[in-house]
Amino acid sequence: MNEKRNRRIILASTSPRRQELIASLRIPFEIMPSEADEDTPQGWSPERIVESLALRKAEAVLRKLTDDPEDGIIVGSDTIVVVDDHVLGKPADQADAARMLSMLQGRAHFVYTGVACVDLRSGRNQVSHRVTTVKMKSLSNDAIAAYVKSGEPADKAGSYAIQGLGATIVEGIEGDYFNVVGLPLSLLSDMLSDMGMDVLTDS
Ligand SMILES: Cc1cn([C@H]2C[C@H](O)[C@@H](COP(=O)(O)OP(=O)(O)OP(=O)(O)O)O2)c(=O)[nH]c1=O
Repeated sequence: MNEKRNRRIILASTSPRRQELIASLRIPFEIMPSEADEDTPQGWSPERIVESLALRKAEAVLRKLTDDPEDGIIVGSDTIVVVDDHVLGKPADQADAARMLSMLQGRAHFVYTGVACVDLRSGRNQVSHRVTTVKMKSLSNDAIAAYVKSGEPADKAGSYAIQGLGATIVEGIEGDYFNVVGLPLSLLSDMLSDMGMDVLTDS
């Protein structure tokens, strides 16, 4: 029997979106929150931020699993929104969400998601990222206030969810949709394949 078939994915994430997305790969997976600190120094580039945080999340889980006898690949991920030189994470509160949406409305911005895969046995890792351009519609202050009131912006980078009501305020995207939702499945499947787990043939 092919040894690869016994490997599992351990998703280092509390994000329900990432959990749903990884389920579509039809490979056995477990969830293990990383509780990694998400602070980064001022001046880091967007790609450095998302790749470092993705790896930090995966390695935090690796440290918890040092005695786990099973094989597997730990997947960590991090998403930020970038407009001009501003890096937008998750909003602190509703006023912060409204502030972010005012910056994003009527123009294009970039969504960066970093992905890290760490082999549970060897600790070998791979880190990469994708960028998707999102054009948001022009929004009145009333529309922004109504969207914030829906509650959806909380816990979303940039204060919107393209997979939800936020779909109505997005004009279009260029690049991978799943990258915006928080896990670029096309990139992830290539990275898993490089680490010896082929999504199509091993599922
Ligand atoms: C832009 C955008 C972001 N998001 C979400 C994806 C991520 O969950 C979140 C960005 O926050 P992250 O800090 O990347 O992730 P998280 O704290 O939610 O989860 P964890 O670190 O445990 O993996 O924003 C959407 O769901 N839809 C969108 O359209």
